[in-house]
Amino acid sequence: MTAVIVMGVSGTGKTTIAEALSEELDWAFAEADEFHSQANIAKMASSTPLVDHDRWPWLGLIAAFLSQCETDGDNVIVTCSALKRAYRDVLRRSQTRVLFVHLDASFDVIAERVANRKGHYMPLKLLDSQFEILQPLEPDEEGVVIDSAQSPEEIVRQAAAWVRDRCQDEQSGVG
Ligand SMILES: Nc1ncnc2c1ncn2[C@@H]1O[C@H](COP(=O)(O)OP(=O)(O)O)[C@@H](O)[C@H]1O
Ligand SMILES: O=C(O)[C@H](O)[C@@H](O)[C@H](O)[C@H](O)COP(=O)(O)O
Repeated sequence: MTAVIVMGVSGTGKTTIAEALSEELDWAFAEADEFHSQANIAKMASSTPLVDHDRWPWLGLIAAFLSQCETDGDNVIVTCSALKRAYRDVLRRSQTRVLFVHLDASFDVIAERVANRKGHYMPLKLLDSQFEILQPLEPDEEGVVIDSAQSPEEIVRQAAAWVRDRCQDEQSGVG
């Protein structure tokens, strides 16, 4: 089975794209935000960035969820900021194959989205810290970077084509 983590800073479009991608591929869908403790959510809502020790238990829960998907025989699309290499390493320790789709755009594009987004706990003030700690995918990480300033339809098209390609590689033993 395969898990696709749709990653990137807050407001880059993870939820929007992951939901559409799960429909396009007919894969299960999950939001990593739902694995955050109340304490983490309260911290972010009060404009304090999370630090590593806030994130390790959260990432551990997501990795356990990914392993459960493998056991259940489910392919899954998961939204998760996964901002640092070490965070992605935790997710890769799960029992399933983990691919990353990084939705990337400039600070200005994303700030406008966050400012206009209604009913979400994540404040615009935290966007600086999200960009500061973001570590792009490294060459040995199985992932793709997609320009998230494009339309959702185009992003989903590119992401679905990439995922299908990777899954085909695996089936034919090439990947
Ligand atoms: N490709 C896009 N083009 C324009 N607006 C977008 C795009 N993707 C998402 N949005 C909008 O930007 C805001 C943040 O998107 P969201 O999916 O919640 O991001 P994230 O899950 O990464 O925080 C939402 O209001 C959403 O409707
Ligand atoms: O690691 C973190 O600091 C958080 O996970 C953060 O990156 C995440 O983005 C928020 O939970 C907001 O949720 P949205 O990404 O949906 O805005």
